[in-house]
Amino acid sequence: MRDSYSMQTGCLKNGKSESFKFVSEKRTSKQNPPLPAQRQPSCSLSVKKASYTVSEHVGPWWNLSSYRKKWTRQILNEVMLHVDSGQILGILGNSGSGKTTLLDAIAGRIGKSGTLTGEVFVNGRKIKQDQFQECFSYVLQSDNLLSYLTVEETLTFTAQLALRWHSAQAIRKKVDAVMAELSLSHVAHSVIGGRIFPGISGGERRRVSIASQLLQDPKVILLDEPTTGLDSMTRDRIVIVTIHQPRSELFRVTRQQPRLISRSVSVSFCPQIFSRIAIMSCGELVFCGQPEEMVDFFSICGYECPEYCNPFDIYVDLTSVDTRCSEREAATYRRMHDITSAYQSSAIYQSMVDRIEKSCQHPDKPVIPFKSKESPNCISKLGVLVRRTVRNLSRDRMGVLMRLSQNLIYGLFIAFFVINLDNDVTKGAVQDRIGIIYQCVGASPYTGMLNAVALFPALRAIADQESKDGLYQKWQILLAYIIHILPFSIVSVFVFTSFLYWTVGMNPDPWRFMCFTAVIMVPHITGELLTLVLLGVIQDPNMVNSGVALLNIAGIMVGSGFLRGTQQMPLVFQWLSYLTFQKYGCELLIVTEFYGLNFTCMNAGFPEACLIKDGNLVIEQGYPGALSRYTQDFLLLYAFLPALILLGVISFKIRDYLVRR
Ligand SMILES: Nc1ncnc2c1ncn2[C@@H]1O[C@H](COP(=O)(O)OP(=O)(O)OP(=O)(O)O)[C@@H](O)[C@H]1O
Repeated sequence: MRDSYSMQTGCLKNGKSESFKFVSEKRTSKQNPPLPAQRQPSCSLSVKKASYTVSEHVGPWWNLSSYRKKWTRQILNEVMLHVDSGQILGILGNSGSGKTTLLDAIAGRIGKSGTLTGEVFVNGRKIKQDQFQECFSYVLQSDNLLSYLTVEETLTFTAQLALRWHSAQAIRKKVDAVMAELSLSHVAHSVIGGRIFPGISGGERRRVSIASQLLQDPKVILLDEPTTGLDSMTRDRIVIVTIHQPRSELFRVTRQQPRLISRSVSVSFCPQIFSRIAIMSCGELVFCGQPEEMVDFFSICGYECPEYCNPFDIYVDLTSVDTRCSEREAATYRRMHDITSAYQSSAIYQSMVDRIEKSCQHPDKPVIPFKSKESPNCISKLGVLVRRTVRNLSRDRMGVLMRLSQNLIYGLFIAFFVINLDNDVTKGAVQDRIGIIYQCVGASPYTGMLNAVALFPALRAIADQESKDGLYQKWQILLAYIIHILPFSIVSVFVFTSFLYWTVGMNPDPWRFMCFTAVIMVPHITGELLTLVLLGVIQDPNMVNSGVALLNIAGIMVGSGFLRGTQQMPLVFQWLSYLTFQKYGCELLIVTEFYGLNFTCMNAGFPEACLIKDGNLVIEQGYPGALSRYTQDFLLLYAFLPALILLGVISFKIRDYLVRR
């Protein structure tokens, strides 16, 4: 017989049971029959002396003397852990105690801003840097899911990215099974939802994130604050969970599946939910052991859990440091330190250290169990990513409408200003045409930029996570995004030029219209590609917005030749102009519109204006030699597209080093 603890629910007046008391009970063989011969756990995870420190500037950047000084902050302090498969470890602690950082350290996803020491072992074998993502599944605190996909579609696309050898039927079966396991079948055809339109509930979203990980059959799964879905974790896994709010929520889960130990209405101390509890405070592991051991340990330390209290609240509060005033801070820090010292001198700690040593020195378990590693090849993955992105966008009516119409709306503005082009030089024949070309080349990159800033960051967040899960590489989602925007960009620019070109009465040659459209296509797509390149290395979309706008302004100033003739610019700007797409775009449009155009001059009051007799003169004076460079300019203009795609790939490769989580 062995002591165990159950918690009796204390009924409040309104009939709700909200408080708990411990009842020490004898577990008899009749109440709880012995388990059949205990199976050896198939997998074990050990964390050995994990420490993480960061350096922080003492003062703000504008105070140079204090800014230069740095102090070191210990976020994790020599954390030791051991968990076997079949166990769920719940990590409790107040906000900022280091729970998420510990999960990051275990998952090998900790930021490079600090120094991490210590080792992680699976089955007694040290995990190498490139093995983390193959071994662990990590469900982050925030859910990164595509808003317009249904639950079933989300999981099916994930399964297609992860599993190659499975047929469509097998994937469907697997997705159905995972949805059933996580009680998602009833919302299979509901969309995920987002900030501006409703979808499934927050708990269901969390379960979709968990389900996406379970599709890969991980042996070790780390969950940062799951609200639901824990009870469905299967036995043969190691599950580590952080609980930020260990309040009655946790017990509600338990109450649904009570394990009655006595005849009183009781809720067991949930071994079926958490077989291990770890309590963290200020980066220290204050306690780690079985729930029953926790009660004994704190009692021995002199902290009995009062009746009708949530024990997790009590123990977390006991071990937290209260920073509201210096006296309280010193007293609570001392108490936390005393409890930690007591834990590190206890038999519970010693037995865990022994288990870590034993498993690392004599690894008796099979090799490191990796996740299902049946990834499809690069092209198939790209196909899945394109299909997923298109499916998501196709349900976003506003997104599609915005993409297709924003250029046209802009065209309406221009047409409103220049309703009818005249051939009389004194009535703006040259100036209006140059104005239209300036607007078309100068403004179309902005519409591309707006699209990328509005639509891509959500995809980028998903790529950051899924690439860490080993599903694909970040640059592949970039390519998928580019492939899926191309038809929209082509249609949108075609609609814009068809309207503008014929409404204002530009050169009525259909071949020239096609050239005009083909030229405008490049600044529009370039604006979007340039934004994507910067989004790879700059996290903040607002900064990217400003960056692209400034680059575009600089490009039009240096390259267009409209503000200052290229020949009159200093040599350095002349050279720089070759790096701008605006140079080639403007030259091409000037030739397309002005070549062979004859002007009239009805107003004799402007004799100088009447010297410009035809368009060829405009070309020769402003862009000497542009006529002979027509094909070359086209090739150079279109070369910006593959060059920017390549830059984008490089930028997203760099992102791998910048983003760790
Ligand atoms: N790279 C870093 N640089 C500076 N401080 C950091 C860094 N990473 C974590 N911290 C700090 O370490 C502490 C622990 O953070 P962590 O996110 O692990 O806490 P937590 O216990 O998960 O908190 P919560 O429950 O609020 O999510 C926090 O005070 C956080 O600001």
